[in-house]
Amino acid sequence: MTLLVVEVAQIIPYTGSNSVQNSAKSLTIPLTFFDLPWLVVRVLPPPKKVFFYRLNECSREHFHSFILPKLKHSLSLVLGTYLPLSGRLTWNQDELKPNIVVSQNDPVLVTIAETDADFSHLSSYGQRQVSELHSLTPELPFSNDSVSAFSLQITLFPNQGFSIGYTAHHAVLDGKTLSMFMKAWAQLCKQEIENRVISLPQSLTPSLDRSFLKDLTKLDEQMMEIVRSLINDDKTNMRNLTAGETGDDVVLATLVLSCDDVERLRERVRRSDSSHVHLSTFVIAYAYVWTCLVKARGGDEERLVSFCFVGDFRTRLEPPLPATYFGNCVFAVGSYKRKAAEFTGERGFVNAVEILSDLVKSLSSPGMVETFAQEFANAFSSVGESSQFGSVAGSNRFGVYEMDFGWGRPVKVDVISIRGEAISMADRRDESSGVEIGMCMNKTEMDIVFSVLNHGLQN
Ligand SMILES: CC(C)(COP(=O)(O)OP(=O)(O)OC[C@H]1O[C@@H](n2cnc3c(N)ncnc32)[C@H](O)[C@@H]1OP(=O)(O)O)[C@@H](O)C(=O)NCCC(=O)NCCSC(=O)CC(=O)O
Repeated sequence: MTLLVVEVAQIIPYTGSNSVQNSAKSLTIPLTFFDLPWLVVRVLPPPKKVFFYRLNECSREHFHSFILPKLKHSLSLVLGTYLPLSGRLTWNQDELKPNIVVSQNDPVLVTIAETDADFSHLSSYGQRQVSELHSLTPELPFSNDSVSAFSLQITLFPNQGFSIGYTAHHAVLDGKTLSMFMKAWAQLCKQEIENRVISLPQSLTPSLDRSFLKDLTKLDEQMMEIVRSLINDDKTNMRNLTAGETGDDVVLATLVLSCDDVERLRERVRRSDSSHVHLSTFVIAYAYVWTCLVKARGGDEERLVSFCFVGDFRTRLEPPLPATYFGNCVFAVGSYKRKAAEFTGERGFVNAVEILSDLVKSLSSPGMVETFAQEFANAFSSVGESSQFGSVAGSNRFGVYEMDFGWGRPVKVDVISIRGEAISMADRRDESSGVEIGMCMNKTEMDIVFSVLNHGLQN
């Protein structure tokens, strides 16, 4: 596969006449205790996602004269309401924690590229070289004391389609805000193409007001102390680090669990002695994949394994935050340092369902927020001691296949910043239930994992 960078465009947010952007002052947004854990990019790499749009008639001429200008113009408009995306995560020497700083006319960098790669192959569900997928996303520009919040890459596959890839700094925003942003951009672009009035609904207009989030117990300070120890007090560690090694043998593949698959797995739990369990698609799917990942690794049954996921707290806080709150409002809960044997035996899947069910329920318990610093420290201290560490990026509720810029819905969406037991989840493209699960590992491991996954579904 060859990839030619045609241009690196600087897209400046369009802010009209009444914005802080037009004053000489810059906009400074402090990070909250929800944002701070994501500064540890060594363990929590920046999210990278690729959206594939098929357009068989997409000539080079049409792409550059029509599609690209529409994408750029609507991007400038939408960035006007999502201003922090054009800013930089900045950590001044004399400050306890970094801020997001948006200066006047700060741009988002958009790499425009062209590739001769096979669109159908790269946008498929089968095994694809992750290094090829990575070439469809940009890096985050960084300096010693700051890193860009967000960057984009739009890649033309002549006469096949195009892809939109993003890289975001997770300390700036979570998956919910990223999904809202992509939906908002797509909506504005589609309105423009269809010559409709350009406006965003309330549900896609972010709330930048952080005064809703009260730090009642000095969580900021506690979190920062842990972060500092994890990054060895080196501020340059918050900048982008390219995600792990992406050698030619590392592949990404997508498992699809249909509504029927999920229902059959759910039935297995109902037939067990388990009661009062939270049998959502998320719990069933994660429990199933997790047990297969542990079985596929084999080895010593006494070895320690850990798994976690993040919950969205916008509706779980008291009082709740606006659903459109911009930033991070997610926190990870998990079950750490358990024996592999708990997940490999006859009851392994039901055990995993029970653990995940309890964890989901715990997210709504009063006083949960006060445990954050301790939970965060526990999770990180378990990483080194666990032979496998599961986590989930994305969600089966983000609606990633709704993002139609005016040329149809994406044919495929992949999270590519995952590796090993860090999997991704997305809703299905053509079914209202079920789930797509992304996995990335070396080919030999992937073959074994898929054979365990498929075998388990047939029983
Ligand atoms: C903790 C959770 C994962 C648990 O999910 P669950 O699905 O088990 O639980 P839940 O209470 O939300 O939903 C349970 C049931 O409620 C109903 N339900 C809930 N939400 C719904 C919705 N929006 N539409 C339709 N139905 C819905 C369904 O029937 C569902 O069951 P059923 O499913 O069977 O129909 C989730 O609540 C949550 O907080 N998700 C957010 C995760 C997140 O933000 N991830 C991104 C991290 S950032 C990141 O990773 C970066 C990136 O993305 O790029």
